[in-house]
Amino acid sequence: MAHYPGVLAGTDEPSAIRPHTDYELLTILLQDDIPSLELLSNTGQWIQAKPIPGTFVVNIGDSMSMLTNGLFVSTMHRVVNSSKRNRYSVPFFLGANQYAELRALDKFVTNGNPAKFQPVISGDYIRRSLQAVYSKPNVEIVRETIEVRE
Ligand SMILES: O=C(O)CCC(=O)C(=O)O
Ligand SMILES: [Fe+2]
Repeated sequence: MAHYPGVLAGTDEPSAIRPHTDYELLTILLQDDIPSLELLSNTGQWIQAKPIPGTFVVNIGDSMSMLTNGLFVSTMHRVVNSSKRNRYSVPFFLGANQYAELRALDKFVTNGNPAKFQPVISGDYIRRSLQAVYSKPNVEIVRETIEVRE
């Protein structure tokens, strides 16, 4: 479960997660009633994923893009909780077996659409991506949130 405080401790800034795509195959996300999650459309607009009671948000992740050779595009998204209330969400990240190789399935690779991604071992991809996020210089992990801020 992720907690987005109404304001960050010691500031009056909203809690947030900067724009990113998820690394796994699919994310199934339960939101509470506070609108905060935004998705980037293919025309470059941020669109709010309005909480709808009794529903989940399903995001396509990078691993799914790799398997489908880019036919399914992983969703760029961000979170900004400007409500001043505590927000909670429950993301479930469905990933491939960590030892599985992620490579485009044959049916998605054609002469007109050659392979777009280098095959990679799923666990290596996830670990490398997480390391890239957490090891950047000048990155501060803000306490009480899951936001990583420059
Ligand atoms: O809390 C949310 O609405 C999204 C969380 C998210 O993007 C993530 O944990 O990767
Ligand atoms: Fe995410």
